[in-house]
Amino acid sequence: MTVRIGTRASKLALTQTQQTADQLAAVGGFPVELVHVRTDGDVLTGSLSQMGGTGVFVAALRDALLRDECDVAVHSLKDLPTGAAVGLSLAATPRRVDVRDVLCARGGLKLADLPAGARIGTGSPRRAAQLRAARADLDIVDIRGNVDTRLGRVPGLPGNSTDQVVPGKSCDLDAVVLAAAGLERIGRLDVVSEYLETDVMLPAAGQGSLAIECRTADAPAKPGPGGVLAQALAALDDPDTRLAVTAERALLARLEAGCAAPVGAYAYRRGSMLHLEAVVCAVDGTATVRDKRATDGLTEVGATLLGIELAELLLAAGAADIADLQAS
Ligand SMILES: NCc1[nH]cc(CCC(=O)O)c1CC(=O)O
Repeated sequence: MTVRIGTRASKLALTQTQQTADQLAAVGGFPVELVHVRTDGDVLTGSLSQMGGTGVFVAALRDALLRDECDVAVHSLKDLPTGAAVGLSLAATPRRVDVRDVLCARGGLKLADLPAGARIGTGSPRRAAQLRAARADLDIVDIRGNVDTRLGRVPGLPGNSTDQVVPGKSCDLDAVVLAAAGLERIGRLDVVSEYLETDVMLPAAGQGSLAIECRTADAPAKPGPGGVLAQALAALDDPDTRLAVTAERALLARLEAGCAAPVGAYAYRRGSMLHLEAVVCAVDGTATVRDKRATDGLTEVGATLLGIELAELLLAAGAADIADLQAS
């Protein structure tokens, strides 16, 4: 049996899928092959909201699973909608990598060193809001495109030819903000000028982790060994990562937050406690509701309850009044 692993064609998707395929083959002892799946998000160039949100990246891979064109799909967990997918299971959340966002600025500048009015590119309302809250004078420019396209707009980054900012030209930004995880996976951490700590910039729920999905029939069964694929998937799962992302996603679901809602969330286990921090911001950066909670219930139910509890605290503090949570 050859296990077919569906992937998008972007460099990030190919890299993370190939790494996962290698790990599955190593632990499972079966051959694997990559199956290329085109998604609307790769084909169209309009704004993500016009296409129905980042869920478009996920939907085509899920269709391919359900149509039996592949057996396993690897997603960036932060792109996965919180609603359940009928017939599919979240089979594994491998150990999470760096959750932080990073600044990639010309001349190695840090956030505090950027000149007044500096042009910072991001397509994420969450990043825009937290940048404005930290530095009200910045000019936040809405951008999209793959990681290389974004990096290409900042002059003087390693790999870019010019070192001047020229508005209206392709090198028109002082900096972009990206996830450390994506840069780490494609081997481009050389462009980072500053790691933004979570007290300044809370990441998106699920940032830095992968979601490995399969048809429910192939998923690791709760008791019992399951088939060879199920066993290999179970071996790739990291329980602490699963707890953390369960809490983060329960918070999002309770907020009924769309994928473009300005919400940051980060959970992590320390000893016997699971901690969760979250923020909801007005996109203009003028108002922020932020809080944290912890639980000693280190189970999926405990993590879910933690997410719900913190979401309700944020709502009681006015989260729905300062931000359009349904933005998708
Ligand atoms: N929004 C697109 C996206 N989806 C996943 C990652 C990589 C980071 C991750 O896996 O969490 C990125 C790029 C980015 O946000 O910089």
